[in-house]
Amino acid sequence: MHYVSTRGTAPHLTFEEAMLTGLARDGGLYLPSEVPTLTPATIKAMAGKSYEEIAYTVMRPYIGETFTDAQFMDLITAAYAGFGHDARAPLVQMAPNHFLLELFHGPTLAFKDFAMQLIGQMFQASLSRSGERVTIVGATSGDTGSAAIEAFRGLDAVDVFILYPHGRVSEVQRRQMTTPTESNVHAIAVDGDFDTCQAAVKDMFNDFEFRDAVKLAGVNSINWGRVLAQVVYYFSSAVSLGAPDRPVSFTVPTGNFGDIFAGFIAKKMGLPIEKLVVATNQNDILHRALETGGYVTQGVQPSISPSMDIQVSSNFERALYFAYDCDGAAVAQQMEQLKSEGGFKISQGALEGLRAVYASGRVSEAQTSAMISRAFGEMGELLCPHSAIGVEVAQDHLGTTPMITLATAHPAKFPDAVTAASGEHPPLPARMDDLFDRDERVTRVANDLAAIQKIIKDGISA
Ligand SMILES: Cc1ncc(COP(=O)(O)O)c(C=O)c1O
Ligand SMILES: N[C@@H](CCOP(=O)(O)O)C(=O)O
Repeated sequence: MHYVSTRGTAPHLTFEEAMLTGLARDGGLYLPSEVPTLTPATIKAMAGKSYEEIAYTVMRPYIGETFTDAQFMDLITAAYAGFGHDARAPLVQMAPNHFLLELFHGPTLAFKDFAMQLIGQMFQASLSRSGERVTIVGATSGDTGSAAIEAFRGLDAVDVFILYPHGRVSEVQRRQMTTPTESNVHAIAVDGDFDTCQAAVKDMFNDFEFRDAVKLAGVNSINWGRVLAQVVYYFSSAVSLGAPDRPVSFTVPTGNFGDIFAGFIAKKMGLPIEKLVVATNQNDILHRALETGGYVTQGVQPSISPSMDIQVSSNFERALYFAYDCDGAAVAQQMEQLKSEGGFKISQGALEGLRAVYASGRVSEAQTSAMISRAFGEMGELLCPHSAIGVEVAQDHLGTTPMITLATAHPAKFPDAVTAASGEHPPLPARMDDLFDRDERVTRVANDLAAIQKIIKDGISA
């Protein structure tokens, strides 16, 4: 297996190269040249296995020669050892046919830990073998940044710079990024929104002189390794509800489309998924695109679910690649139009392909708060605002097929919104008790690419 760009013209890479590369040199995102399938018997045999064993079965076909079987299993074991729940991703029943997949038991309390902890292990193993150093630059609306800083802090071969929108992440998220003391991790507050930060990261990848000079790597979901690790919990949860004999559906709070795209890969691998439901907040470009066929940016509106305050949704490009039958030129043309005109029209054929897989819904701020309140009042389940959006949208798609809604973050990451809606203050785990007492270290910068690049060049360890 090799890895190809969604825009069709970048060099083909191995898994290790794709993992360390981030964005393809033609501006596209890497994908495996083919998606391996697992037989129903292999999927059935996952029942009763540990999360780590399922992770190995799901991901091994993608890794190639990068790690031996034993090395890869060791990396997986180390990645999930620090999770606060034996099941790693436990399922909680909310209603007869509706389940919540709790993805917030990792070290930074969001689903990002599932991939980032493993990527941290894989980067470390790969770089210590080659003796190389890389500079990771990431954009975050709050959770990717804290997960990346946690996974890479203190590692010798990596410097990490995380761009976040100043004033637009929760205080817990900000402190998770600004309080680690290790000198190889750096939080940068940019005057702008998440799209501004993500565009700056992509511009840095497309500036080949800078990219090669700093040995740029990415750990946003542009990195295939991120998506791959997220495929695992679709399998673990579906199997625990009877897959492959019983199909399931998923509702996924969505922003950059990485998490739900991992569900699409699980489906392509043979997991019987009936529907993948995209749940958005008021930044609803994905819902509008699926409803109308027009993918049109409108500017980011701040919300009480700040991690999903995204308009230019990176991984939608990967979904389009499959919807256009792996035609990189067609994807490149649409992405060019997005850049020059702020939007594009999805062809009728591609739109029908997307609608066969994905449904969608949008949730207002008032509905989000009401769902937090209702879930707490009726079920005793304290939801973060992102998870509440998932649960709200899922209500419109419940039927005879079991629905699994992804709970993507712990409510304690968003205490203001959760307390205002439910009257209940969600406490942080004891290990984070002193988060609000620690000193913060952050560099504030204008939305100016050259200024950001200078901060990065000056901050790289000697
Ligand atoms: C808590 C939370 N929920 C949902 C999302 C959306 O996930 P994705 O960007 O993979 O669509 C994010 C950020 O990405 C998040 O941090
Ligand atoms: N919501 C994310 C945004 C970045 O998404 P990614 O999955 O591409 O890293 C965040 O919390 O940072």
